Amino acid sequence: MAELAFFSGTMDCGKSTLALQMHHNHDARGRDGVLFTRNDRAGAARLSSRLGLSVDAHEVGDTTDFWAEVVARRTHGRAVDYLICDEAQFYTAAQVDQLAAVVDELDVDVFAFGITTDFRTRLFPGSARLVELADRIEVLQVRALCWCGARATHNARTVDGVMVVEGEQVVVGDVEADADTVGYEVLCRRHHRHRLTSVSARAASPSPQTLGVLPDDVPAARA
Ligand SMILES: Nc1ncnc2c1ncn2[C@@H]1O[C@H](COP(=O)(O)OP(=O)(O)O)[C@@H](O)[C@H]1O
Ligand SMILES: Cc1cn([C@H]2C[C@H](O)[C@@H](COP(=O)(O)O)O2)c(=O)[nH]c1=O
Repeated sequence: MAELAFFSGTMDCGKSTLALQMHHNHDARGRDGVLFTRNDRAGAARLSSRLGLSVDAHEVGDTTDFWAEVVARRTHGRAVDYLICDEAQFYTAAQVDQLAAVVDELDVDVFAFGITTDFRTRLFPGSARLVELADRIEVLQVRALCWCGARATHNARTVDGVMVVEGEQVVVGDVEADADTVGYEVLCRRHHRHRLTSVSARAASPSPQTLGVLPDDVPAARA
């Protein structure tokens, strides 16, 4: 029986890498899949991983209809066994409904990958609908880490190096962006709530050498 699986987490936790690995493994066993993505950092119609692999994919737009995409391919004699759907947070709720219909009525596995919440800790529309509809939700095993060493659970946006909590929901960017542009950093919830990024934490807490204290005395991780 086909399934709708949602692999979710923060930015930079390995979702696109897993998407490419899953595609490789299914493809290697003779299954026929189609890759979709939306607003990948590498540009339109690309699915890229920070580990260096980047492949062609179909760019999802507001008018993309997943039901029609699968039916059209099958009408032309192509077997569609599974869909890889990266950056699924950017899909519309209606498109996630189409994905569920593709699973249930057309027996196609759908593997969706995306960040759950935005820089304000609010659910993206696509992720919200996936949480509502998915047969299973998987949190990736490789933990993204906050600067304090705790598991990173939230995404912070920085503008000119300063964390912001207002702005457009969608701004394509990376976790290693230049300080003078829009960038992102993954944080634990506590440090997201305190708006304490690695840069502001360093500024607030001078180095142990400066203070003449032992590393264990550094209170940054308890902030
Ligand atoms: N130079 C590197 N060496 C080893 N692993 C790396 C390197 N750069 C990135 N990674 C791994 O890649 C992960 C990010 O993968 P990616 O698929 O691009 O993430 P996501 O799609 O979730 O944003 C990082 O969490 C890290 O584990
Ligand atoms: C938190 C947040 C992120 N984005 C963008 C930034 C990136 O382009 C993608 C996430 O890609 P990744 O492969 O998971 O790193 O989403 C955004 O537009 N708005 C946000 O609030």
